[in-house]
Parts: sequence; C-alpha cells; structure tokens
Amino acid sequence: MARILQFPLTSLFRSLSGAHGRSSIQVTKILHDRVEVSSNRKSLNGFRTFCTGEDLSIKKCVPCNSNDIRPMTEQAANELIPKVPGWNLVNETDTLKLNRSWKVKSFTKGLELFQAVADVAEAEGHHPDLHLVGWNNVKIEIWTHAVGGLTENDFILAAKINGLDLQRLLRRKAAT
Ligand SMILES: C[C@H](O)[C@H](O)[C@H]1CNC2=NC(N)=NC(=O)C2=N1
Repeated sequence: MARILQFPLTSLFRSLSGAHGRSSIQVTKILHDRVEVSSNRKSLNGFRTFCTGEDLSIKKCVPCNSNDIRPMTEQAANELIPKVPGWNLVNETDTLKLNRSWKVKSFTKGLELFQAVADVAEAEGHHPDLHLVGWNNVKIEIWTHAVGGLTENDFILAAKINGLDLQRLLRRKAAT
C-alpha cells in the first residue's frame, strides 16, 4: 500500500539516488518546497527516518519500556535542540531534560494549556512534567523517566507541543 510522505524538496534528490533509488518512488505532488511521494516499499524505515528526519512533529513516540533504549548524549541532544525552538536543554544532577516556560493569562488558562498538552501526551504515550506556579507561570519539563535522561521521544513530544495553538492562553508580551 503506497504511503504518502512529505519532506523538504532540497533533501529529496540527495536521497533518491542513494539507497532508496531502488524503490519505485513516484513524485505525486510538489507543494511549495515540499514534495509528496508515494512509495510501495514495505519497510519504509530508512525512508521514514530520512523523510521525517527534518520534522520531529510528524514522528511517533515509541514505548519507553524496550530495554535497548539508552539516554542520548549531551552532544546528540545539542544537535536536536534546534529542531524544537523555544525549548531549553538543561542538565539537572546529571539528568538531561528539556524545559519551556510560558506566562498564561489566568490560572484556568494554565489548566487549559495543561489539558491541550495532556491530549498530545496521551496520544503519544509519553508524558511531560507539568508545573503551574504563582498562578500564571507554566513550566513544562520533558525527559524519559524509564532511562533517566533524554530520548528522541522527548524531542518528538516537544515538537508536537510546539505545534499546538496556545496563543489565546498566553499573556501578551509586555511592549519593550
Ligand atoms: C510503557 C510506556 O511507554 C511507559 O509507561 C511510558 C509512559 N510515559 C512516559 N513518559 C516519560 N516522560 N517517560 C517515560 O519513561 C514514560 N514511560
């Protein structure tokens, strides 16, 4: 069954001549700078990884309980952090974590933000630590508890949270 995959045009041709050249890949649509292709490859693993390497928000978290998951190195985390703008990479007593803070309009808007994030977390089976302090200060921390550090799941969750439309819940930035 052909699957539609999207990825930046620039990286398409670099790969088609590579390992994926063997697949019968058909360019079905060129959207602005992104190309949709369909491929009849059964295992799209290489292709999937290649296609979604650019955009974490369309990847899926994997169950954290598989034994072969190890926390990523600080170097690997530093390479991924640019893909999740707004998120900070922190090292808390040798545990790498992601965190991001927002000022919300009200305590209840903070809870609405938590609910929106919770819906994503439940869909992914991967969960953040939620903090709401001083009534309107929200901080979200993400790390993989099962391994005591960061895995790609954490970056996928952060990217999906970045994809939420939270503007209506946030206090306007004070004019500088
Ligand atoms: C089996 C399932 O993957 C685990 O229970 C999940 C649930 N959500 C999780 N969320 C986070 N952040 N870390 C985990 O280790 C974790 N484990």
